[in-house]
Amino acid sequence: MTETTKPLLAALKGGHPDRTPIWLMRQAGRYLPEYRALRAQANGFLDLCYTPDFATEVTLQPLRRFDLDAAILFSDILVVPHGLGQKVWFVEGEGPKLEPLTGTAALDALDLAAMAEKLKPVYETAARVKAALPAGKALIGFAGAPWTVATYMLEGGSSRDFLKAKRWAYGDPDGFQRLIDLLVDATVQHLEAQIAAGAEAVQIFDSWAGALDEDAFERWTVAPIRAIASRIRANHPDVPITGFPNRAGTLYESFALHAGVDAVSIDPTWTVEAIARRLRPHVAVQGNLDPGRLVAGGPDMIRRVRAICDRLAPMGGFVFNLGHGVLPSTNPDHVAQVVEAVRAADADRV
Ligand SMILES: Cc1c2[nH]c(c1CCC(=O)O)Cc1[nH]c(c(CCC(=O)O)c1C)Cc1[nH]c(c(CCC(=O)O)c1C)Cc1[nH]c(c(C)c1CCC(=O)O)C2
Repeated sequence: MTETTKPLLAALKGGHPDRTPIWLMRQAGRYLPEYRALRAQANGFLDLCYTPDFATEVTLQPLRRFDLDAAILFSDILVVPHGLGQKVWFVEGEGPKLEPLTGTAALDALDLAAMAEKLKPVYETAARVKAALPAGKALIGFAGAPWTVATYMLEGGSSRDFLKAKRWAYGDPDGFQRLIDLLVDATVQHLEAQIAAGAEAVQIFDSWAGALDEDAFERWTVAPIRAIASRIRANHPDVPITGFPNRAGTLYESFALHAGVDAVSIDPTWTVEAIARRLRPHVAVQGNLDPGRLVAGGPDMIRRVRAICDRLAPMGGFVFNLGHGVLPSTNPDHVAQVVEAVRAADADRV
């Protein structure tokens, strides 16, 4: 099978592959017992990410169990601030912690060359995964979007109201722009290194895009992602670029029109009909199934899968996925049932 016929890559470029591609955000992770076993051997989550033996294995685990169309490099969006020199650590059960950046002076200490060096094991993992992938399966690279990564860098972890980030972004936009510009450069460098190592598509996660008002969304979500996408496209025109402006509501339409991406990943709050009419005309679409459906399972989970596939797959430019990551309490059997339901929807259409 040639590169261009991989179903994921065809669909992300708006085509009609012969089967509906499916992959799941956080398809590797704690819901898999084999992940938990490897995680216990590593010296913490970042060690897992930076040890190619571990990270390669964890990336491939979900593809051994399920008939998925892509592997997503096992890493994290926070390797970028970590690579740039910020202190980052993960506390079991609490999520990520960072020593918060304070003010513009702290920006001068962040170092792109150091990042290239520190993230070499991540790129080594991408190369190993690529070499091990079965025919027809694609490797997805990823990064966090500048706004989302900036929130972690400023808040020191997850946040409810993002007031440290907003005070700076809304109160001193030109100062905040310096951090965003630096993150645009870092993100381009990080994604291009993954592509050089073998990533065939990239996804940019703007998990906290939904916290911004329309002016801020244009400046801190759309504009930086457009800058990243145009720089990557200039060097790698065949690599599809997906953006995920999570929970951005009606601002998704502006994102689809102006962010310069090939595809958008869609949270669970969109109706299937609105995806078909308001987003799919502009970009390829992916996502929408509530990850809670995979926790609960049962006939209603399958009904939602069918509703999404039956409306969107015939349009082409469609990738089946969740509206956010697989949750740790998910029963792996439910993932297998979802894959089967996507295949059954294809079979019923022909
Ligand atoms: C915001 C964000 C982060 N990381 C990521 C995002 C954007 C997507 C989203 O909105 O969820 C992206 C991410 N994180 C991880 C991947 C790997 C690839 C995949 O399988 O999707 C990807 C693509 C592994 C991970 N990243 C993390 C884990 C769990 C680590 C563990 O084993 O304890 C995994 C598998 C840790 C992490 N990393 C982050 C948080 C908030 C957490 C804690 C939450 C949690 O514990 O589930 C930051």
